[in-house]
Formats: sequence, structure tokens, C-alpha cells
Amino acid sequence: MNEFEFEQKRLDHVLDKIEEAKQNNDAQLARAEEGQVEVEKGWNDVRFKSSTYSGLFETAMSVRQQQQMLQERELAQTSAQHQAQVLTRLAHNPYFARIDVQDDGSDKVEPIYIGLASFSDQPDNFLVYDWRAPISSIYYDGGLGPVTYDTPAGAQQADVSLKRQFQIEDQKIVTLFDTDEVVGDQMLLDAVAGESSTKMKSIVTTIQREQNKIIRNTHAELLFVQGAAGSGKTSAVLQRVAYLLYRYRGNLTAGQVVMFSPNQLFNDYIDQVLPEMGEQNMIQMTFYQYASRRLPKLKLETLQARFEESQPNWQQKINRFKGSKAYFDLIKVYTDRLNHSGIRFRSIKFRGRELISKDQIADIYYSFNENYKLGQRLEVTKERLLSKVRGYVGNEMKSDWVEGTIQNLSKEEYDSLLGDQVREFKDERSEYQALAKVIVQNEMRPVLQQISRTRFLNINAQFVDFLRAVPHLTQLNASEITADDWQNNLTNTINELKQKELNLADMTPFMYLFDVIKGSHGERDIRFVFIDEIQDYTPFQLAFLKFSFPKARFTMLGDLNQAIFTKSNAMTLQSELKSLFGTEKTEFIQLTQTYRSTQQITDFAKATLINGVQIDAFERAGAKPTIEILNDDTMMTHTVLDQLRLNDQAKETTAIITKTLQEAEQVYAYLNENHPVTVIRTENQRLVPGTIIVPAYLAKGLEFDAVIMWDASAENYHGDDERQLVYTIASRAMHQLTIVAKKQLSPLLDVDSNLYERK
Ligand SMILES: Nc1ncnc2c1ncn2[C@@H]1O[C@H](COP(=O)(O)OP(=O)(O)OP(=O)(O)O)[C@@H](O)[C@H]1O
Repeated sequence: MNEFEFEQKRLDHVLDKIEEAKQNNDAQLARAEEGQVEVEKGWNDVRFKSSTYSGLFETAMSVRQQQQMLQERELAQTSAQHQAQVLTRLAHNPYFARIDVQDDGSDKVEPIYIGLASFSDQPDNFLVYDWRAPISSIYYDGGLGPVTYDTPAGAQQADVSLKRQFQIEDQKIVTLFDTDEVVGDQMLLDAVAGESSTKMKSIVTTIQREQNKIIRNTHAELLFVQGAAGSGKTSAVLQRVAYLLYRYRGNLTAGQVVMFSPNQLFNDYIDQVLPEMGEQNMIQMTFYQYASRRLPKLKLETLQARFEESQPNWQQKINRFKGSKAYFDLIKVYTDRLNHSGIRFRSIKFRGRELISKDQIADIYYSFNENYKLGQRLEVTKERLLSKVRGYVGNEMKSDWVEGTIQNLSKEEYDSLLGDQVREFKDERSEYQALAKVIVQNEMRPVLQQISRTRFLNINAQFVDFLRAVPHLTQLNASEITADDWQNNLTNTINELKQKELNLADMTPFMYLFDVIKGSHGERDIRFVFIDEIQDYTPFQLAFLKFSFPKARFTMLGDLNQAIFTKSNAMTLQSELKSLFGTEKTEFIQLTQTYRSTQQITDFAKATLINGVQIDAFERAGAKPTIEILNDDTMMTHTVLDQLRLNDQAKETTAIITKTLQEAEQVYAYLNENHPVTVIRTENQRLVPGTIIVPAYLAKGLEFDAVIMWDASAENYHGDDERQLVYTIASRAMHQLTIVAKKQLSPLLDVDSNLYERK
């Protein structure tokens, strides 16, 4: 029997065992479901006895028992259901690799088969190992020979004598090859050569060594991954979530993992990966969504506005300052002072009348000694205010409006006011008192609610006060900001706040100030936070996220070459992060190998960068990018239509990437009659199959078989700060990159003419 026959035989055996397990599990599932029905019937036997205390007790006990039984059955059912899913997945593709391992101290060579989940036919007889099991790490980490791998009990030495990869389809082994490499290039080539789709796929069979480090890292407080476009940062990080959920099973749920992603579109793109691996999706949101949830009453600046608005130089300097770690620290300096004076309140009103003035609230707030922290101060003030307001009820009952209300009560109003209260009154006076009390209490309820929600804190005024204080707390000219510029900016912010608007630069400081004053301890439930496209975050935002998730370990991914939003300050990010988390708790991993694009596209994209971070192309050949310079929109449209036809014939999905949304709409109008296209207008839209037109700032993180860059003219892309944008656009393409430009090509695309084809 040759190796191929041997493996097929073994596969048949494993498939039989899986089938057997499936049948057993199905039977178990049926039993659990039946049990459920039985228990539900059991409710009929629960007697409700409520006349005596012991009767009540008895009822409570039988209800509890009933509930417990239900819970147990449910548990049995969900675990059987989960198992059914696992087995179905395994039956479809039981494993993709085998390694032969001899642990140090053992005299036996053990063949280890690796798949999407573990499977054993008897206790301890593993026919398949989960790819996340400690021993499976060997497959991703090294070639043949001696290796070390991490186990819960510590490092284990072993010797690897075989590495074999399989492709299994319809229960048959299609290909099998042995390799002495980490993960065979052939397999990787097959994996990346496929076509793009609107959903991202798992890379579990071809995880690379560097990626495996990211996936299995459990030590770092901050894992910072710098990776070139298409180097698999996002892919690796999704595998990492799956790994963590496996590794900490029972102690970690998907709800304790948060991923901040660049836009909603991207969330949509990746949301299948984890479910396909049998795990639940983590919480996914954009920073904007997070901020909107925290500040529901304010209208926040959107992604589009942020990207398309061009700002004068002085404004950019201010924004940069407001995004710095120094500014973050300044808020702390400012709030420390609030322990003595300066807090802003709103008076408490009742029926248009001032019940407690701002000054009175401030007196209460500062009546507690200085050992109180801001948050505690606020809590005790709240308590005082609540009891003070409740104390007004008696007085208020005597007022004219109450009397007027009582006199005008209809029968229905009277009834609904008294509700379940006993209706027998000693005399008219006590009836009046009872009514008056309810009326006043009802009227005061919203006031009490407002107090409970700390609405008496005037956070807008406080924020403005902080902005006013800034020039006194720091040397603005060190950040090249003049007093006049700051004043101008302040006036703008005040005007915006009056309209209930808040711009991006003020958004996070606003939230932070609010949190510090309230003494917020952050969301302590969250254990892991992932931040993708880190280069688009300011150091302030990152410090704030660290503050907001104090119990979480962070994984941050980014490509300093693609800093679209924050532009020039990206390079300093790395050192800022180290100072934030502490050098010894920070681990830095760099991915330089890119997998998305052909060598030709990667080389071209790379050439558009100056001082770029290192990028190595993956050896996969394709056509050179093409550049065509045309006279006007009509000619560009013709070229684009021709290219779309070619791409369609080659079954390549195309994205036309424009600079702005306005331009995207324009291109849509040009093409729509001759070719079906969809414009992606907002990040909340879904990705659809077929040709799409998308503005560059929404294309982050996505990939397409073919990309057409619309109007890469000198007029459209000129500023040096748009270099990273051009790079991001070009690096979205997997196989085909077509560039059209009007009249004059952008100087940013002035690269070695060998790297592209001029049409
Ligand atoms: N180990 C791997 N095996 C197979 N395919 C891979 C591997 N790593 C990455 N890829 C593929 O390369 C492409 C790019 O990966 P991904 O989107 O994760 O990169 P990225 O670093 O997040 O890119 P960007 O910064 O441009 O968003 C994807 O199609 C992914 O499936």
C-alpha cells in the first residue's frame, strides 16, 4: 500500500467514526428535545399554593426545581447542538495536515492530524487535533527536526519527522504532499491565487510563522503589529480571536472581545470568518459608533466629512495637538484642579422654577473633604440632591397648582391617580393629602431621574471651560499654536456645541473629560481589544481606549504606509504606544511579506512610497499595472468600460476607486447606462457582488480582483500627504490594476517606467 492509499484508508476510517459520532449525537439531541417537552409539561404539576407560608415555600421550591431541570436540559441540548455543528464541519473536511512528532522522553512517534476542531472516538484517542491545540503550533512554526512548543505545563521539546499537507474534497484526498518547509509555498500559492469575494475567508490551513506568533501570543499587554498592505494582519487577527476563545474556553466569551474596525463595510466583509471556524463573532464597531453610543445627544463629525474637508494649516496644528498624549495628560491636570473649585453645574428646576441653584449644588459638591475623588464627590452630591428634592414634596403639596389640579380631576384621573391604594379615607383632608402627594411625586419623578443621570452636571460648559484654561496650563507656542488661533478654534467649538455638534478633534477629549469627572472605571468586563488600522487613531484616542478598557489586553494592527486620516504623525505612534503601555509589556511584530497582490502590483504600489516601511512581494506573477492618460471624462469612461468588459470576461470582480464620494457619483452617472455598477456611498451599505464604485476612504481593508483607479491626475492627487492614499488604493488590487488620468498624471505616480505599462 502506498502512502496515498494509506492516507485514504485512514481518512475513510475517520469519516466512519465521525458519522458514528454524528448518529449518537443526533440521538442525544432528540432525547434532549424530548426531555425538554417533558419538563415543560411538568409545569402543569407545579401547584400554586399561596394561602399559607409553607404553601408559598413549597410552590417556590417546586418552581425552582422545575427551572433547574429546564436549565440542565437546555444545556444538554445546546451542547449537543454545538457538537452537531462541529461534526458536520468535520465530516465536510476532517483535517488538512499531518505531522509526525516524537516528544522528548517518549519512545513513540505520534502522527498528529490537524483540523478545524478536535475529534476523538475514545477518551484520549484523538483522531483529529484542533488547529489551536498546543501541539498543532508545530505545524505552523517550523520545518523538520527538533522543535520546542508551548504547553500549559511549560515548554516541550520534540522531534518532527514528517510534515504532510492534504486537500480533501468530497471525502477523497485530492492532493497530498510532504514538505520540509513551514507551510508549503505551493499550498499558499493555491490559497492566494483564488478569486476575491465579498466575504473574507479563513487562512487556517496556511497560517505563516510570523502570523502564528500573532495568533498565539498571550503574554503581551500590547501586541503591536505593523504589516504591509495585504500581509494578512486582519486575517491573522481573526484567527487570533478564534484561538483566544479556544484557549480560554469557559472563561472568555465572544462578548468580552471587542474589535474596532475602520468602517462598517469592513465589518460586513469579515463577519463570516469566525462563524465558519465554529466560533461566535466578537463585538465589532467603529470608533465613531462607539462615540455615538456614548454621546447620543450630539451630532458627531462623520468619516466622509473628516476626509473630504480640507483644513487650513493652523487648524491642522491644533487638531494634531488635540490628538496628542500631552493633551490627554492636560485633561488630568485640569480635572485635578476641579477637586478644589471650578466645576460647572446646571440648576435644578421644577415647573419652571429654580429648586436648587448652581451655587447651592457647588456648595454641596465642595462640602466634602479633599480625600474624596471626583467621582465619589459626584455620587454623594447626587444622593444629597435626591433627598433634598424629595424633601420638597411636603411643601409643594400645599401649593396652588396642586389644589387647582385636584379640583379639576375627572373621575378617570382620580382613579388612575390612586391606582391600587386603599380608597377609604378618614376624612376629606386625608383624601386631599393622599391625592396631593401622588400628584407632586408624579411631577417630580422626571426631576429625580435627571439627577440620577447626573444631568445637573453642565458638561458642555465644563468642556468649554477646559478649552479656555488650556493656554494657561501649557505652552501652546511649543506646538506652534498662537493665542489667536486657539481663540478662533474655541469660538468655533462653542458655536458647534450650541448646534449640538462636535467635531472629531474634540470628540474624544469630550468623552474623556466627562468620564474623569464622573469617576468612570471603564468597561472592566472586556478582556481583549483589537484595533485595526491603528495609524488612523491619534495617541489621544489610544490612551482613551486604554483608559476605557482597563482590564483588556490590546492588539493593535496597522500599516504606517497607509495613514490616510492622520497623515504625517503616524511614525511617532509606535514610540507613543510604548510609553503608554510600558516597554516591557509591549511586543512588536512586523509582517513584511504581502499575500494579496501579484508581484507586479506590489512592486508598483511600493514604488509610490518614499521612506516606506519594508514590503516584500509574494512571488506570484501577473500583468503589470497599466496607466493611461486621456483628455477628458468621456475618454476615461470609454477606457474604463473596455477594461470592465475584459475583467468581466476574465471573471474578475472590479472596484473603481475614486477620491471622493462626489466623484464616485459622477462616474456612476457616466457608466450606469452601459454597465451595471453599484456605488458604495456610506459605510453602512452592504458589499454586493459585481462591479462597485467606492470612494477611497471606504476601501480601507478591502480587496478586489481588479481595481481601476479613476482620474489619478495631477489635479486630483498632488499633496505629498496624499501619497499614502494612492498607496492604499493601488494595494487593494489582487490581480489587475488599471489607472486612468486626465491630461496630466499625478506626480505621486511618478515611478520607474519599468514597473507599469503605459498605454
Ligand atoms: N497565511 C495566509 N494564507 C493564505 N492567504 C493569506 C494568508 N495571509 C494573508 N492571506 C490573504 O492575503 C490577503 C490580505 O490579507 P489581509 O486583508 O488580512 O491583509 P491586511 O494586512 O489586513 O491588509 P490591509 O492592511 O491592506 O487591510 C487576503 O486575501 C488573505 O486571505
